[in-house]
Parts: sequence; structure tokens; C-alpha cells
Amino acid sequence: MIFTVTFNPSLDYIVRVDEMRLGTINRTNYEQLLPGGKGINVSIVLGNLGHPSRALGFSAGVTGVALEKLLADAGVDADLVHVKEGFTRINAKVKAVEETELNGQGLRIAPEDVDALFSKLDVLGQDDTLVISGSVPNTLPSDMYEQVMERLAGRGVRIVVDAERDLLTRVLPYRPFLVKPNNHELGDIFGVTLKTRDEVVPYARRMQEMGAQNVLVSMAGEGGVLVAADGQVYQSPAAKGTVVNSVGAGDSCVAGFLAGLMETGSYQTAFRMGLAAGSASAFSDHLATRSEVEDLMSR
Ligand SMILES: Nc1ncnc2c1ncn2[C@@H]1O[C@H](COP(=O)(O)OP(=O)(O)O)[C@@H](O)[C@H]1O
Ligand SMILES: O=P(O)(O)OC[C@H]1O[C@](O)(COP(=O)(O)O)[C@@H](O)[C@@H]1O
Repeated sequence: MIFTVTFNPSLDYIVRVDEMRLGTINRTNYEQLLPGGKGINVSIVLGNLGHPSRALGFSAGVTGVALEKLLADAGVDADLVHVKEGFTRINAKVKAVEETELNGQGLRIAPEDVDALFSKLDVLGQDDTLVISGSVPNTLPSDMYEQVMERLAGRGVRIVVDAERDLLTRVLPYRPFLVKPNNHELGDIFGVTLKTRDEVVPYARRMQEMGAQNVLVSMAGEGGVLVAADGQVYQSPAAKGTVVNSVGAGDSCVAGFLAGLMETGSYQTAFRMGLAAGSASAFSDHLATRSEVEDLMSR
């Protein structure tokens, strides 16, 4: 069974404006409200691809109620800890000539809420996969991901991590099954700018030497690189298409990779399915569906 953990779920409020001007009123010409947060998106896309998962995390307030309603509508099996104070954040994504995101800092999660989440992790064991993904509210200790990995150590759980900077590097000694930085996040870790797939390969290898079993580096319109546990390096450009909304493309990439690996056992196919799922999400106003992913893979 696959479990996802999102420490900082959101409602994503996606709007389009012809021109974004600061310091004045901007009127939108399109708006959409979607469930959000990295692990949550992974669960949605896994479901779209025919693989059930359970989404764990936190919610609070009226926005938390709305989030759970949207997840139920999307057929996601969500088991969120209800935090007493505050409200689930709303992340605003403004699409104009450029894309601007305003991501909230998130909930004030109490120690007993963390305990409640951890007790839900106690059922995980051999053959289970856990995806821990996204930011951690700044009211929680910065070693949250390590605490999760420490708790699951020795139980044979395959752990996937999609996070930035220290959250990511600090889990590497626990030998996560998969990490998925994008090229900017990978470059930030090593203090370099990575633009091409060839430039990414040596740094992805370094992440593997530091402990990750598989390193999948997504590169938006440039496609991606996989340094796999089988010793192979796979590279691919991205599918060509018109980008409608790239929010959730990275999460879709993780879901596509896991689905492809479960279905075929092949890292190469998993990589292709990951990239196709990312592109399918980027090319539409919803997260990737199975038929969209298969269509892109067949091209
Ligand atoms: N502009 C694009 N054109 C084609 N595919 C894209 C585009 N943006 C994203 N993708 C696909 O989605 C994947 C993940 O996107 P990326 O932006 O790298 O992730 P993240 O959201 O984590 O930064 C890419 O590897 C690619 O396959
Ligand atoms: O936890 P963070 O880093 O603030 O990111 C949360 C945001 O990322 C998303 O999960 C999308 O992530 P990706 O575009 O990287 O796939 C949004 O749904 C959400 O608003």
C-alpha cells in the first residue's frame, strides 16, 4: 500500500490575470480552487493512474473542511489529523505573463498532533511505500522528516522524499528509495546553477553517493534525469505541448514514476511515465489522467 504524508496541505487558488500590477486592484479572468500540497497531489495522480493510496497529513478550520470535501470528491482516501487552532493555508497561484505563487506558512501543529500522525505510521511495514513531500510549517522542528525516517527505520518501508534543501539532504543518510528535486533545488544544495541535463548528471550522482537509492531530477520543459539504483543514468527531453498550469507537475512526476515502477518493475518505464505524468498535468488545468499519460507515452 502507498501512503503519502503532507505536513502542509493547502487549498490552491489559481487565478489568471491579463496583466499583474502591484499596488492596485487586479481583476481575474479565470479562477479555480483545487486541493493542494505535494503528498496530496501525489495521492490524487496515483488514484487517476489506478493506484489507491492513503493521504495522511493535517487540516484545520473551514479551509480544512473544504480540503477534505474536495479530496472526497476526488476519491482520495484521506486520513488527516484535525488541528484545533488555525486553518489550512490557501496558496495563491497567479498566472499572468509570468507565474507568481504565494504559499502560506501553514498550520501551528501541536506536539500531540504530530504524535497522532506518527501513530498512523505505525501500521506501515514491508512492501509499503511512504511518500513524504513538501514544506514543513515553520512552527515544527526542522528535523521532522528525519523523525519520520527514524521511526520507520528497519521496517522495510520504501520511502520517497520530495523536499527542498536541508529537509532533503538530512534524510539522505537514511537511504530513501527515491528523491525528486528539480534542477533548481538540486543546484541550490550544491551552490551551482544547473540548466542542462548533462550538467545535472554529476550532481544527481552525488545525491546517490550521499545515500539516495534513486535520484529523479525534474527539469520542467527540459524533461529530466534519473540516476537509478540499477546503476543506469536515464535522460529525456520533455514532451512538447502548451503549458496551461504547471502547479503539481513535480508531484505528478513522482506519482507517475511510482505507478510505472509498480506496473513494470522497469526504471526506464517508470522514468518515462514520471515525465509523461508531469507533462500531462502541465498541459491541462487538472492533474494528469491515465489516458493523457498514456497518450504522451505513446508519442
Ligand atoms: N513546460 C513544460 N513542458 C513539458 N513538460 C513539463 C513542463 N513543465 C513541467 N513538465 C513536466 O513535469 C515534470 C515536473 O516538472 P517540474 O517543473 O520540473 O517540477 P516541480 O514542480 O517539482 O518544479 C518535468 O520533468 C516535465 O516532465
Ligand atoms: O509545501 P510547499 O513547498 O509550500 O508546496 C506546496 C505547493 O506545491 C504544490 O504541491 C505543487 O507542487 P509542484 O508544482 O512542485 O508539483 C501545490 O499544490 C502547493 O500549493
